[in-house]
Amino acid sequence: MARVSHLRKTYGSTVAVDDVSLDVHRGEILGVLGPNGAGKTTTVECLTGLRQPDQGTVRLLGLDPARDGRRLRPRVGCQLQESELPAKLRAGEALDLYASFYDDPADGRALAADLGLATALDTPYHGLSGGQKQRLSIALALVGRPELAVLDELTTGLDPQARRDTWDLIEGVRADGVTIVLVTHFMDEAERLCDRLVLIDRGRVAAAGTPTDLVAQALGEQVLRLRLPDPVPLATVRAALRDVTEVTDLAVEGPGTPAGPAGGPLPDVVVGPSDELVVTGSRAVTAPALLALAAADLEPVDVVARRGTLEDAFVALTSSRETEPTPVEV
Ligand SMILES: Nc1ncnc2c1ncn2[C@@H]1O[C@H](COP(=O)(O)OP(=O)(O)OP(=O)(O)O)[C@@H](O)[C@H]1O
Repeated sequence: MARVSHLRKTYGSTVAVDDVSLDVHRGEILGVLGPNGAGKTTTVECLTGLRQPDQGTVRLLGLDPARDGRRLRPRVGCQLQESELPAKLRAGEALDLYASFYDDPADGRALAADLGLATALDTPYHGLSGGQKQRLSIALALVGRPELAVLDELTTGLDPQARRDTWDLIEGVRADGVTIVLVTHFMDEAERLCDRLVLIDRGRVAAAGTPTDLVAQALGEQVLRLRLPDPVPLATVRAALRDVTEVTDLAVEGPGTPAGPAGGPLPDVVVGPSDELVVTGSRAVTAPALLALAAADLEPVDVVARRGTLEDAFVALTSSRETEPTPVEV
């Protein structure tokens, strides 16, 4: 549906986008994530032809958005940050106006109702709340039945119920075959809606993949915490787990037992029922570790397996990195 290749865009001395390449596949919801100022909005503005790249190429539905804007306009819907409408234009009038630009528009009133805007249709733009303006901008992006919709900060400023309603609407739109590029700061939104994610950091693609892939790339480990109901020498636990190749570390945390040094030999202690065993390993560690313990007649209780969240991955992949990110082709 769209391809951005080695996009670069500067504003004076500010490098907004350094080197971004990404593909948008037909029918998917592609999430674009990244810290403030990472270059997300500039990337989607170049994608939709609102800005001209300094370098790189952009193809959208097989066309060049910088040159073929007129042909693309009926096929692409945009909800961009900080779009404004004339103050006196009523919400319903705006929807009718936008619908009139298209040959086969969606039912604007139904769209407004789905977005909880039915009672605001007679309200002039300046009288709409921030959340209503936001919902109107989503409706305007979708009223032309676009093949591809670019939604920048879809649910920023919406209350929790309105966010959920908007997510339902977007899932319905996707089910109708619309491809969506979604810029978002919300990890729950990205996990709920997006098939794939592109993480942009300092103008470059830092990582890409499904939400699960991104978590695995950033935090390739799982931590399993458990207790044993009866006192057992730690050596017995270690022997039980010795052949589980997925286990990378074993530690014990408890009131009377010091935690072992990561990766180093642990003191030979007895693990009591109030101690917690912390088994670290690859993402597939849980089942083999529990099976190995059971085979050694160790039946753990209070088992908690935790994988990292998308938010953990976001932080790991963006905020604390010292070196330049390596560009990733998507
Ligand atoms: N019109 C502009 N003029 C000058 N600098 C700009 C302009 N638009 C963006 N920038 C700068 O370019 C960089 C990238 O901005 P951009 O809005 O693309 O990032 P973003 O990832 O969308 O950020 P946010 O999450 O905060 O919306 C930032 O340093 C920003 O200050």
